[in-house]
Parts: sequence; structure tokens; C-alpha cells
Amino acid sequence: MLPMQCVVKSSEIDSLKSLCASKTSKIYQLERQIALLLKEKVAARGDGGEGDVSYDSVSPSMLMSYANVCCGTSDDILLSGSTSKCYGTDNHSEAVHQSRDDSLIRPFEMYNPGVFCQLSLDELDASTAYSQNFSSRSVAYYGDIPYSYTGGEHQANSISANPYLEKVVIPAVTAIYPWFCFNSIMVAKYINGSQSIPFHSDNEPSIVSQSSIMTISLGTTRNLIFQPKGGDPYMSESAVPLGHGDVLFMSRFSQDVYEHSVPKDFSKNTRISITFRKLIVSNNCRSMEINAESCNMSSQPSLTSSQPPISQQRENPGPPQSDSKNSSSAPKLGLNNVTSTLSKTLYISSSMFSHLDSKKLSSKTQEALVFSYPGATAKNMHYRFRADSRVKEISPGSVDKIFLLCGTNDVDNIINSPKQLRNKVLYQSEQCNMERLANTCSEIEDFAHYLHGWASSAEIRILKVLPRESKARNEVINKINFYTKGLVDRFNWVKPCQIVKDRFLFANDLGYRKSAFFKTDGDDNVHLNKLGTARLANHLKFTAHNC
Ligand SMILES: O=C(O)CCC(=O)C(=O)O
Ligand SMILES: [Fe+2]
Repeated sequence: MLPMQCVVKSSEIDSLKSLCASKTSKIYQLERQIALLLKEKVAARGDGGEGDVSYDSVSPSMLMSYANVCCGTSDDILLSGSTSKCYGTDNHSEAVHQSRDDSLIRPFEMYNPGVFCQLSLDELDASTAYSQNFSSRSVAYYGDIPYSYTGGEHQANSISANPYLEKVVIPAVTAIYPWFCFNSIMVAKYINGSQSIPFHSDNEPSIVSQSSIMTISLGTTRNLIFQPKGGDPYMSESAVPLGHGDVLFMSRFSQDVYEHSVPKDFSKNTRISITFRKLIVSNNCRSMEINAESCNMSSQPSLTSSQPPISQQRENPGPPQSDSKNSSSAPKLGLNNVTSTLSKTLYISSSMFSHLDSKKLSSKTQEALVFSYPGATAKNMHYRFRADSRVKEISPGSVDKIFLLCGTNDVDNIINSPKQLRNKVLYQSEQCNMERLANTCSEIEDFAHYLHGWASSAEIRILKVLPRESKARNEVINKINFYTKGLVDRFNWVKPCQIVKDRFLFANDLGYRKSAFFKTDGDDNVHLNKLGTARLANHLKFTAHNC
């Protein structure tokens, strides 16, 4: 199936760029403007835009990936809808498992202009000892695993040899793309336009097959050119101008289809690129399941390194709490049901699941058990679940599906702004505390790891935190949801939760939440009303029985 596509002319992007130039948050504004433009174009296309981007329901910084910005033929930019079954960030893992249609693989996954514009080319340059001088460029490599490729080999080299990379660049990368996992960094310096890299692809088997390769570009703008391998007469080359601070993600598997190069040009000034890869750690280590911690080079606080996963701390699961709230929120099931031999589906959440009726969710083949821990943060939910006496009665082998909705009660803690502002629908955020966000995301991941260790044959589906009314909260929620969505790509036991239209369950196509499904008492009430609960229950039951 071909993705839905809209062509946005490069001149249109240019005028949006100048429109946004005066705004404080350029990226956000540009993405938003592009999304609006895309929406207009989709509207003009006349198919209702079913499944296309919904700008407020995704994190601003990730909008580009939803919009799948790519270069098309000539210098136009193609924006394609994310409903394609064949590729796209949403369906990345699906794409790998499906028989692949190479003509549908894009040369790169995501292009975020200017994200790292605060990094300094000069400081990086001063901090870098280039070990290899190809006549065409100078190169320095960092990583515990040596990196060999056609034409060269880089020895392992400690990241601590480059203080600017270690202290400035890596923390910035882990803060902005906390889900991105890498264990190898290449710094390449092109003194001016006379230096270049010829067409090649980064298709070494040592690169984890479902990983992304990320490049940050600093200094003068140079074109990165893509061409299909073997030359496709129907596709011309496409060029992405990489300017100072721009970021580009390519998937490893696009390397089998495309080649890229930075050709010579007339640039007078220097460009340095920093390329991050995820190399396979060892033959025994299944690449899909490499713990992010072991492939993260940074000792800085990050999602993956700030705390050891609780799955590795099983001896110390935290304060054993007997959960007094459990009894009131216990599923309306007797002991017999809990110990029955039917395969079990567990629904675990804070109060968001408190009105789910386990009987209605059950069927002849599946027994539903609802675990609702009102007010629980991700960490607290984890502890309460582990201390829950009902859990101890379950034979883990009988659990084959787990739905987890976690993080709702962490959102306010992640927002820096004062409490009274959080409820304001239009309060302009930029208020996300990245460290707390990172902690919450790793706590959700830890809980998922625990669940996987406990019921190892169960498929775990992590639901999106439901939308709110206030922008500040939605921005945080988008980031949490983006992170948990990424777990699907990283762990084969985490399954996508969404049926195709999931994005529109509780939000409209503009990303605003559908108020008909939420309680209206108080400002920005998080709780679903009856209608909303029924909608959630139907969705869960459908997914549990059909996906
Ligand atoms: O400098 C760049 O952006 C490209 C570098 C590259 O393609 C590589 O190192 O494989
Ligand atoms: Fe490359």
C-alpha cells in the first residue's frame, strides 16, 4: 500500500522557516507550521486525512517523524501520512517483520533542523584528537566496540578522551532524544567544500539491524545526497541540506536500499558531523534486547543510565507495601477466577482503569483481571503491583497479555511551572523537566521489564497516557507516549497497543481531546466519564481479542 503523500515545495518550507525565525522555539513553530500546511493539503486532497498527522497529539519535536518528512524528487519535500503499513516510524517494527518492499523504504527517517544549534563547532574541534586523516576528511572514533567497515577499521576508544562530546554533546542528545540508543560515535571534519565522503551505505552487519543512525551537523551547511542503490530510473537523487545544529536519523535497514554522500562543493568553511550508531555488543546478545543501559555511553543522567532497571534489582523491590487501596479497587472476581486455568489478560493502571469491569472484558477463552491503583505514579504502581496479594495467586505462565497504562500521575511532577498554571489550557509550556521526564520513562520501562521477567510469555502492551486539556500537560504526555511507543522497537515482547485509529480514540484529528469522554468537574479533569470508560473498554477488549 502506498503511503498517502503530500508534496510541500521547498519554497513553501523556506517561507515557513522565515515566518518562524522570529519565534523563540523555532523547531516547535516550524513543525507546527508544517503540520498545518500538511493539514491544509490533506484537506485539499479531499479524503478527509484519515490517519494523517495530528499535530497536537504528538510531541512537537517528534512531529517530523509522524509527518515523515523526506526528500522527494526535485527539491520538494514529501510529507507522508503515517498510516502506511509498510514503513514509517509508527510501523517501524512491523515493517521489518513484513516482507519488505524496497521501493517503499525512505532514505531517512527524520530530519530535525537546528535542534543542536547551541553546540559549538570550535569547542568540539578543540576537544577532538583526530586519529585518521583520510585525504577527504579527518575522523575520530569513540566507543567500546571497534567499528570496521569497508575501507577502514576504528579501534575502541574511550569517550572520556573527548570531554566536549562526553560532557556536552551526549547529555544534550540523551535529553532531547531520550529513547535513542547508541554505543558508537564518529566525528568527521570537512575543512571546506574540497573535502567530502563518497557514496556509501552504513550497512555493516555490526550495526544493530533495527537501529537508527543519527547525524548531528555543525558548522557550514553541506548537502547530504541520497540515491537508490543500483540507480532507479524513476527516482532522482535527493539532497538534504544539513545546517548548523541539524539532526538526521536514517534507519539501518534503509542502508540496504540507499547510498548517501556529502559531495564536494564550494563551501569555504568547516563542517563537523557527529554520527551515532548502535553496534551489536556480542554474538550472544540478541540485538533487539540489548539493554539500553549497556549501550548507552553516557554516565550523565539519562533515561537509560540514571537508575539500574528494577529488573536488575529484584532482590530489592522497594518498600514492601501491603496495598490497602487494593481491596477497594480489587477486580470483582473471586479467588476461583484468579486461579482459573484460562489464559489471563491483565489490565494494570492507576484510577484510569478503576471502572473497567473485568467480567465484561473476559471471554470464554480469556480471563480479564483489572489492577487499578488510584493515584499511583509509575514507580508506586510497580511497588503496589508487586506487593499485591492477588498477584501472588496468579500463575505467571497463564498470563499471555498485559495492558499497562502508566504515567498519568507523573505528569504534573514533570511540569516545572506553578500549579495554578498547569490547568490553563493555552499556557505555553516549554516547562518540561527533562530529568524528571527521564526518571518517569525509565520507571515505566522498569515496570515493563519486571512484568516481562515475571510473566515471560506475556505480550505487554503499553497504552498511551490519555490526553488532557492543558498544553503544558499534553506536551509532557506526548513525550512519555513517544518514549513508550519506542519500547516496541526495542523489545520484542512489547507489542504495539494501537489499533489503527487509536490516535483518534480520545483526541480529534487536531490533537485536542474529545471532551465528551471526560469528566467535567474541576479543571482539566483526567478521568473518563461513563462514555469514555466504555470506549476504553471496547478498545481494550478489541485489542485483547483481535491483535
Ligand atoms: O558527514 C556526514 O554527515 C556523513 C558521514 C557518513 O555518512 C558516515 O560517516 O558514514
Ligand atoms: Fe554514512
